[in-house]
Amino acid sequence: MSGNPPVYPVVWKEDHVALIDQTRLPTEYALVEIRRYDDMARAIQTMIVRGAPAIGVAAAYGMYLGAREIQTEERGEFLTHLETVAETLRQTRPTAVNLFWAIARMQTVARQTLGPVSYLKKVLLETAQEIQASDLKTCQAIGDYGLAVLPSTPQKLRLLTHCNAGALATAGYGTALGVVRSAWRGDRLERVYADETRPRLQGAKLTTWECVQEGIPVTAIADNMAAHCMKQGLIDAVVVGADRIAANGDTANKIGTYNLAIVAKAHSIPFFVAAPLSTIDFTLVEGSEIPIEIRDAEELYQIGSTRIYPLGVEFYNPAFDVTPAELITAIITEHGAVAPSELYQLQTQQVV
Ligand SMILES: CSC[C@@H](O)[C@@H](O)C(=O)COP(=O)(O)O
Repeated sequence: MSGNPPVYPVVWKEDHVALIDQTRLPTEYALVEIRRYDDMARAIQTMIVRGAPAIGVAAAYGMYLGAREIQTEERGEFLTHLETVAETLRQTRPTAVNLFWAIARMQTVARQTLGPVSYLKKVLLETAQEIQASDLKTCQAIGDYGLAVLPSTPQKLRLLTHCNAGALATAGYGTALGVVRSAWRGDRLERVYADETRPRLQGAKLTTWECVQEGIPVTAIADNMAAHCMKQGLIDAVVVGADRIAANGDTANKIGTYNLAIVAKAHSIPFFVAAPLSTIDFTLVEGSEIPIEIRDAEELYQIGSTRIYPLGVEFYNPAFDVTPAELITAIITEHGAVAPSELYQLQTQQVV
């Protein structure tokens, strides 16, 4: 294992939030200071911070920063202004439900806490910190449950992952990459294969960076190489994260996840989704109800500052797709791994 310190994408620093700028990795490791809620909203929208649980943590701090900016001692007026903050943060990214979950939790705490506005603000900061601390523990539990459910042979596994569901995408440790980490630390990992993940290349830029930080052997492949690698017998299991899971287990995750699930099924390779309960949206019956973010075409036609397409082409850039539950072997949560059809049993465990 390498001696690099753990990666925390969101850090509270006395009076501001420090974010690792994920748009600049791996070429540059830079921190961005966030002091105002509208800057936090921009950081989420522009993907300085990204990944469903990390977005939730960032939004929770965004709510506190917004609360801190409200200049009134009158409780009703404070709550009205806080709703404006919440709405601004809600408008940033539509698919990852952790964003809405964290904002709702902060609003509930604000509404239910008695006392002066100054005290409400203090409790909101503590709640954001609690959401963050609990996500870290959650990811470690997901990693451990994931390790227990991975195929028992071969002893050293080759795991394929998509996008970045690592420490950078959570409070730390990661969900899918948390399972990879636990397998590595438990001596059950030969290597991880990282899909590049077009168009934003989170696999290429972020997953490989995290693996190199920890000394985890990593092989990068372009997205269209997964079926070939499976056919060659190079992959023992697929582990991915999630942005929103419907009650029936249909799972929205980074665009390309659905392709991967289909090719895994075609090769009889187990396909695991690793996610905290905060990523499950029990209000949605099935995946067709999950809103899919459509992002700027520039992400597709430009690499860095270079346009790779001729002028005159039209683009379609959905950021997520939905993998049907029947293609998923198990969903690994902090309360254990369950078949998608058993997901409903975890409903009572969810903190709302
Ligand atoms: C633990 S993160 C799970 C998902 O959020 C992750 O797989 C993913 O799709 C991230 O998408 P992104 O668009 O980079 O925010």
